[in-house]
This record gives sequence, structure tokens and C-alpha cells, in this order.
Amino acid sequence: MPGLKYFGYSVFRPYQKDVIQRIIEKRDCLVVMATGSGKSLCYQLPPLVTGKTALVVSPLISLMQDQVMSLKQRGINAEFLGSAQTDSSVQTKAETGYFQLLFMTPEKACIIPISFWSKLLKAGVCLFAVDEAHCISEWGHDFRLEYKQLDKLRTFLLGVPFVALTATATEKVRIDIINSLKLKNPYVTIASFDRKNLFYGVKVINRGQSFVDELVQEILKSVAGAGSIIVYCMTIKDVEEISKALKQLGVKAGTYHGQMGSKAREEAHRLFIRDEIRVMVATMAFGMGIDKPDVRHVIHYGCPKTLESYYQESGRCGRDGIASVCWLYYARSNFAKGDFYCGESQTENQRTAIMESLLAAQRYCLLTTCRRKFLLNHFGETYSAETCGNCDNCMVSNRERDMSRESYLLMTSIQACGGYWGLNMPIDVLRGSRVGTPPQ
Ligand SMILES: Nc1ncnc2c1ncn2[C@@H]1O[C@H](COP(=O)(O)OP(=O)(O)OP(=O)(O)O)[C@@H](O)[C@H]1O
Repeated sequence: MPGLKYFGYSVFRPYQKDVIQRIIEKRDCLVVMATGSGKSLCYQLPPLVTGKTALVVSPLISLMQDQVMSLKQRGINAEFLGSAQTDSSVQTKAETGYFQLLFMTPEKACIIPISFWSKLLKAGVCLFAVDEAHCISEWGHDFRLEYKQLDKLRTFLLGVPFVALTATATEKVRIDIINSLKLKNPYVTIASFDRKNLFYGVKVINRGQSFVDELVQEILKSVAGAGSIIVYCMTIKDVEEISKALKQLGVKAGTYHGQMGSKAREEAHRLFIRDEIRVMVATMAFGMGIDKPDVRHVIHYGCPKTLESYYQESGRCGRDGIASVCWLYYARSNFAKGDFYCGESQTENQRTAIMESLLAAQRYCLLTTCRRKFLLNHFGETYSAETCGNCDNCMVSNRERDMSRESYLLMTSIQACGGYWGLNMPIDVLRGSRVGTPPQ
């Protein structure tokens, strides 16, 4: 197919060619493919083949800027429209069909005048893509209200195929995307969610300085190898604690969270992408659009808010297909955060979605069977084998042990403590710890 040479690829990856052909035939498409599988090419290639503009809605300005920059470097005429665009001529140029790819925020797409669309339509539009389309759904983990209004553009963009793309979509979310965007007889591609090169592991921890020291040692070991490391923390306080501990040991670590100014975040992202820092300690704000091929280790310090966000964040690992490792460390206290997370929700559906997703993430933490199978089942995919051989539960042989004596002792200790003081006190009593002396 002409145009592939712009990207320096010799062959298509699975599904890319099929989707591109359907788009060229003007068919609506829903593309659900794993992180790093190459969804972007599905909307990047049609404008080069048809000579018409491709419109792409994307949720983050930084994501659009990165894509525009990398397309320009490949000699492709691309620009973006949104609040961060300082060049006022972009919109006027765009309506003449000047750009091969035009990115815009959902907010911009909803307020741009009808005259813009009609002029652009006359010049030629080959597709309207909605990237990170799970943001449309209240059942998704990153709901954006503006995404819900994109369907009104169908009346202006008559005859233009709508293409929704996402890396995480359960069946509920998929149905929501199709209905919300009013996709007509869409060509649906659901590729496997299995990232075979990723090892998944989980450990329960007791939060505190001794664990931070342990974690830092693990990061140090990883830094000694090749590639980069991302440490996802649940709070900004944790980000600061871990990065401070790393810096004290002389490890150059970047930080990234929502309370940093956009300049500081961009700088941290840039340093990481260019390998000037190999460790990034971040909140989930460091999520979408991290396209670094050689991240070898993703660590979650705390149980993630949803299993979808865990899949997406751990999916930043091993995008080049080389074996990489995802460890999740959780504390029991992480599971009590449901009400806090629900505080951010706007509707009852969102509350239910948040609770369901948090429960799924908890079940993932507590699992004693294959983690890959559980993850894939969550996304509606059947994994026929019982074990994957590449997660902690599948790699530990003979996991079953007779723990009846330990269980008996624990129950006795809980009883002796009168059922008060939570679980840590009876454990401390059993360990003979000096703190394990219950107040009389
Ligand atoms: N046909 C191909 N041959 C070789 N490399 C490819 C091909 N298609 C895409 N890639 C590369 O794969 C990487 C991931 O592609 P892309 O960013 O499109 O993934 P994605 O599916 O959009 O992921 P995410 O959902 O995480 O954003 C990029 O570095 C891209 O250059």
C-alpha cells in the first residue's frame, strides 16, 4: 500500500491493513487493539492514500503535539487545533484541506463553526477518528463529557467514516462507543489483549520505610540493566517519597504528577523519552501516549483504581516486544478507597463502574491462579490454557501448602485480642513483636 514508506515499516502488523482498507471504503470502524499494537497507523495512512484530510480527536494536548511532531519529522503535513495552538492561521489553512492530518481536542471539535466543516468537507475528508474512544463511556475508566457530544458532528460530516480506537474496552464500553458515536454497521476489530512478552507479578506489602528501602533496592537492580523503568504511585506524596529515596542513592529519577505545571511535566516527559533519565516516578497522570519502546519494568506502588487503568499503565512496558516485567505491590489498606474514588463521580452509572472496576483490581491482587487469564477474561477474551507460564502464580511450583497450624494460631491470636485492633496487632503478637502488646 502506498504511504507505508513514510513510516519506515516494511510490513503491516496484524489487523492494520484490514482496518485501513475498510476506512478507505468509507466504512465506520471500531478498533480495539492492545496498547502499543499500532492503532495510530489506521488513521495515519488513509490520508496519504486518498489525498484527503484525516481528522483525529484526541484527549490530551501533549499527545497531539507529540504525534504532530513525529509526523512532521516523517515529512507528513500535520497540525493540531486546541487551546494550546498559538498559530491562528492553522484553522484557516485547515479548512482548505492543507493538512494531511488534523488533530483536535474534543472541546474544539464541539465548538468549531459549521462553516469550517462544510469548507473542509468540500476540500475532502477521508476519516473522522476518535482516539482513546473509551473516554466516551461512563463505564470506561477515563470518562470525558465532551466525548459524548461528538456524535453531533455526524450531521456535518456526511459520508465521512467514523473510526473509534481504544486499547481498553470491555463489552459494555464497546456497546457504549458504538451507540454514542452512532456508528453505522461498523467494522469491528477486537485484537487479542494478550501481551505475551510481559511478566505479571503481585506482592502484598506493609507500607512503611522498610518497604520503600526494599523498593528502591529493586529499582537500583533494574537500573543496572538496560531500558527504562516507570514507578506508578497512587498519590503525589508517594511520588515524592520514592523519588527522594532514589535521589538520596544517586539515582536520577524524574517525577510526573497532576500538580506539576505543564512546562515541568513536558520537561520530565522529554527527559524520559530521550533516556536522559531512566526512572520515572509518577501518578497515573503519566498515562496516555507514552510511546517509549524500551520500558523494561513497570512497578505499581499501590493497588490501581481500576483493572483497565492497570492494563493500560502496565502496557507501557515492553512495547518493542522484548521480555519485560510488571510488578504490583499493594497494601490491604488500598482496598478501602472505594468511597474516596466515588467522590469524583458525576452519575450513578459512574459510581457503579468505579466500584466494579476497583473490585476487579482487588480480585486481581488477591488471585492465586493465572493473572494473564484473569486480565484477558476481564476484557471478554477467552484464554484457553490454565497457566501462562509468565506470571508469578504460574511460575511458582507447588503453591499449595498445609497452613492449618498457622491458620489456627492466627485465629487464636485474633480471639485473644478480642476481635479489636485490626489484623496487624494479632500478627505482631504472633511474631513476638514488642509493639504487639494489646492495651489492657
Ligand atoms: N507496521 C508496523 N511495523 C513496525 N512498527 C510499527 C508498525 N505499526 C506501528 N508500529 C510501531 O509500534 C509502536 C506503537 O504504535 P502506536 O503508537 O500506534 O500504538 P497504539 O496501538 O496507538 O498504542 P497506545 O494505545 O498505547 O497508544 C510505535 O512505535 C509505532 O512506530
